[in-house]
Amino acid sequence: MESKEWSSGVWTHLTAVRRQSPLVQCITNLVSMDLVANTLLSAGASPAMVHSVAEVPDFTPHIHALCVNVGTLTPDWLPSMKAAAELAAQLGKPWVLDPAAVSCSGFRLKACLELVELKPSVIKGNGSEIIALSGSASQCQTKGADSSHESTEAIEAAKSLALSSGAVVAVSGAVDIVTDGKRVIGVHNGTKMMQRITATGCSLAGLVAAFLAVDPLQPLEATVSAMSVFGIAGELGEELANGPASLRMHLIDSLYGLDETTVLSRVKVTRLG
Ligand SMILES: Nc1ncnc2c1ncn2[C@@H]1O[C@H](COP(=O)(O)OP(=O)(O)OP(=O)(O)O)[C@@H](O)[C@H]1O
Ligand SMILES: Cc1ncsc1CCO
Ligand SMILES: [Mg+2]
Repeated sequence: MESKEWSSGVWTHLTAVRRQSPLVQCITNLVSMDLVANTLLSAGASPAMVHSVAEVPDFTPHIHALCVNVGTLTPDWLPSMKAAAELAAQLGKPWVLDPAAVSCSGFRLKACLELVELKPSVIKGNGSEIIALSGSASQCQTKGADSSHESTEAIEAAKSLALSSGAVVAVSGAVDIVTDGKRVIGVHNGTKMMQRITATGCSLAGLVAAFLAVDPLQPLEATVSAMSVFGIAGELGEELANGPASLRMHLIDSLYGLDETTVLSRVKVTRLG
């Protein structure tokens, strides 16, 4: 299946998000809250940054998907993440784990491994994060939020993490990789300057949650669609931008304005394995 076959699925997913406006609970890092929420709103979804453990029992049963991102993790946030993830999984609601900067401490790695046990539908990280989380730690040099690996270097780690966790694993980068452990799909949309805006990866994880909400039984296809849509918005945004700050604005505008012709002509998806 090549780009042409994927592109109608991408458009179908985006229109479903716009029509259904899924409620996405985001327990995300402090850096990313604004961009994650604005990305979801411009795609047509409804974000809610509800992160207190006291609110999980009342709120999480009403959501359509959850996104958990450990980018600014502290010990007092972990119980909310676990409680929301556990309840979402129990209620059959899709949830996404973004193991942001997972290798910066033993505390964070242990927390992420415990979250993986709670059955995320999708794990989305950059190359270094997926390599670290999969246990291929000897290959991993990064300590921060940015990747020191190409996404393609993480393909084997992503496949092994997908097989051991049961999640679809997505690796963002120049080529976004999506795998269920058997199929490996490459999404070739996006632009290098997106790396120069903090929290684009976190926003992508939030967008994946929204797309899962409208197609929970096809997590690989929904993830590919979200990654392609976000990449296309970045490409269109860059045509109007002078640098990262204006790209941030134009990316949001472009995501909001995406039309069928543009999506169908711009989706670049290939099977890599
Ligand atoms: N070299 C590149 N070429 C094209 N697109 C890219 C490139 N690098 C990253 N992207 C795109 O930028 C977005 C963010 O990916 P990235 O891997 O930088 O996330 P991240 O490291 O998790 O970011 P953050 O932690 O700041 O949220 C994705 O949509 C990805 O496709
Ligand atoms: C810069 C940064 N530090 C922790 S999380 C985050 C946002 C990108 O992941
Ligand atoms: Mg990230």
